[in-house]
Amino acid sequence: MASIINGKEIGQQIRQSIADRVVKLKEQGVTAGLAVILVGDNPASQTYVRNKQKSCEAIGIYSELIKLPEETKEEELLEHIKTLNNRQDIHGILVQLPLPKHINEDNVIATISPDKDVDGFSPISVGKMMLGQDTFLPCTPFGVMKLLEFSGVELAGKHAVIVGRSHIVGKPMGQLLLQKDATVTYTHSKTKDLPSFTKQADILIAAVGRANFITSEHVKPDAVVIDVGINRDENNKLVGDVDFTDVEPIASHITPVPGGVGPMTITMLLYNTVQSAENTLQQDK
Ligand SMILES: Nc1nc(=O)c2c([nH]1)NC[C@@H]1CN(c3ccc(C(=O)N[C@@H](CCC(=O)O)C(=O)O)cc3)C=[N+]21
Repeated sequence: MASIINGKEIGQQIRQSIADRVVKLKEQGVTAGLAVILVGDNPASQTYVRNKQKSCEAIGIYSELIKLPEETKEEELLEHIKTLNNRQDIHGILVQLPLPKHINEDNVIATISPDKDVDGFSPISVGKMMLGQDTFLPCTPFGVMKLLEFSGVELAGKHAVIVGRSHIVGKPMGQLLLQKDATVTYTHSKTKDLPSFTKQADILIAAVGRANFITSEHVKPDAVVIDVGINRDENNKLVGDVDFTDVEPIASHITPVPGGVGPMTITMLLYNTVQSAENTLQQDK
């Protein structure tokens, strides 16, 4: 029987301390502000964006939604970002991904000022993260690190195996674990005999994007299993990359979906936004 890592509860605790920082900022005349740009009307994106706005409101962060039509030209999107880069009342800028196919995501992300890149996706942010410098960390891997910390999971000398190598989850996840002295193995869709690797994991990070892909056959007894997946099953139910019912009995710790990593992603977005607002006060000194 695994201990269930409750991301909703841990996220709530962290949000409480973020809310305290929002109050302190207000006392100094600063209202932390986040701008979210949504291009097109992908229903999943609309749900995420609504959740982000509600979460901002709940802790006193100003949030502004910029909704642009699907056919928006890349240049026009870049102009919106440049305007936001220059606005004093906006401390964080998030461009909801994925973008329509005619827009180059790399150009868009590179246009966001690194000072406001609360997603931690820009080349500057990624480079600083790789070098262990102070920067905004990408919200999902950052949230996973907080879950591990709050759950008392030790990382030094442990073998962390990551399944998936996306720019926004897998790759940075490995870096952050490495910085905490874990031994890190990356696996991906071209990996041969995946279970031979995942079976060695003390900490297994599933970020593949395939429903119930990781089963007990992939998992060493007493491993810590972190499920970053968000998929819909055949009944349109939200499920992770891990077959929870199968894996839970043999794991030492496991995150559920929903209620695991997802709420932490939004929590760390709020965290980064407040950090960005605090940074502006430092610069004024
Ligand atoms: N620029 C950008 N930054 C992102 O951070 C970003 C993005 N684009 N595009 C889409 C993905 C997805 N994402 C999620 C955040 C929270 C939940 C979340 O809170 N999930 C809840 C369940 C929500 C539900 O029930 O639908 C949970 O797991 O408990 C899920 C998914 C952020 N993303």
